[in-house]
Amino acid sequence: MHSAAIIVSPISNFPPRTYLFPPAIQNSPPQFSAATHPLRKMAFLGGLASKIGAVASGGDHSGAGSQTLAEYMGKGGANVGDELVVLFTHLEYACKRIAALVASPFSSSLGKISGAAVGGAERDRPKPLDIVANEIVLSSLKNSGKVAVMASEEDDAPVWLADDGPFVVVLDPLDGSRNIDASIPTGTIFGIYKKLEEIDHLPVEEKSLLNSLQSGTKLIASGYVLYSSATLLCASFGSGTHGFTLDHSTGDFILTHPDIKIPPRGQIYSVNDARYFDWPEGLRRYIDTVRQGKGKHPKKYSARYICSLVADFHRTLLYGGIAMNPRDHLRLVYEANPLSFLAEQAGGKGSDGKVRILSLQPVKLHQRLPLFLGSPDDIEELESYGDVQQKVNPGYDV
Ligand SMILES: O=P(O)(O)OC[C@H]1O[C@](O)(COP(=O)(O)O)[C@@H](O)[C@@H]1O
Repeated sequence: MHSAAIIVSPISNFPPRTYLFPPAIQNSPPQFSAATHPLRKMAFLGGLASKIGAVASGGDHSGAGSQTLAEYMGKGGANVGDELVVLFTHLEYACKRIAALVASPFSSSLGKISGAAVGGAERDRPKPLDIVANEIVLSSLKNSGKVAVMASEEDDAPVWLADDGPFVVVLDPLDGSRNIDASIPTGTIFGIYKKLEEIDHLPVEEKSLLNSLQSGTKLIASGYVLYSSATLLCASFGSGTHGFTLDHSTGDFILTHPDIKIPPRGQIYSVNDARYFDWPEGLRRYIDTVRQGKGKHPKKYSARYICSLVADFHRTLLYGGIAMNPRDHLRLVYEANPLSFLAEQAGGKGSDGKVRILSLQPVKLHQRLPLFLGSPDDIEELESYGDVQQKVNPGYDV
């Protein structure tokens, strides 16, 4: 959390113009023939990549590999309404800028906390990269004219943007940025609500807060953008969860993973298990059991943990199993609700270890909680162990 007004010095190193495409390709020299022109090659590869993605995702692929996100949202597709299309166009643009930023030579230095040694709560302090990402999204959402309030993990309080904006956006602009030095994937997470018209008469501070504290059951859309070997935007508008891969040759997000269905059961658990000795007995027993293949699924589970929520969640959505953080660390409003909405829309579950995440009424903007996301059978089995929430949360150095 920080005040959005603090812009620290390394940002001045950030180039004023963010290139979406490599400069060499933007100004491609004339000696290339039509057949060997880099743009043509990239377009071909982009199309190929979309098709490969579509094949890899399994399931019904009608439209996969050719439909853009804008087309999907439009009248010939999900028909989500013009106002939401405008909002999304601006959000997409912001995420493309963040994608370019995290892939740039500046990301490593912007990813470092300046000043004192890192440790404990210090570890969670925002880095310049988080702050720039936050500013990028804020400016895009403001320009959209469609957002009344934006509540960001990086800000102490929600920001009121436009009286006539029909939507409320909650988000974590850049999750996992502590990994950026090692070029490990990062992500943006967002949730969208309708503005509560009935409280329009309240003072700005009050209505900003109440609009942002809506229950997850009121989400009209949510999504994440994964910045990895591919930049992938996964979204749900309340009718399934769909993945769109950024085609760098055109700048479009292309539908590559239509109607993602999480496997009912996986064989992977994802958790920071260096915390094993801080876990309650139930969670230890659960992990010990599935590791040995002695749970309801008679196979030994494997572990995968990137320590980057969007990446760990994305893998879980595709392969099944559980992605978890059993301590009070992740935020209900910005992370748990939007990702639980996506999990449920894909046939999965989001739980705090006891109850459905979406059933929780947020009481504080930056409320933290244990989070378990994944395959329905795995989540149910985990919950049956009862005691899975890590209550000891000493603050960790790394
Ligand atoms: O230290 P832990 O408990 O493994 O937490 C790691 C998690 O924290 C995060 O880095 C998010 O932390 P922040 O919200 O403080 O950035 C996730 O990406 C990751 O899943």
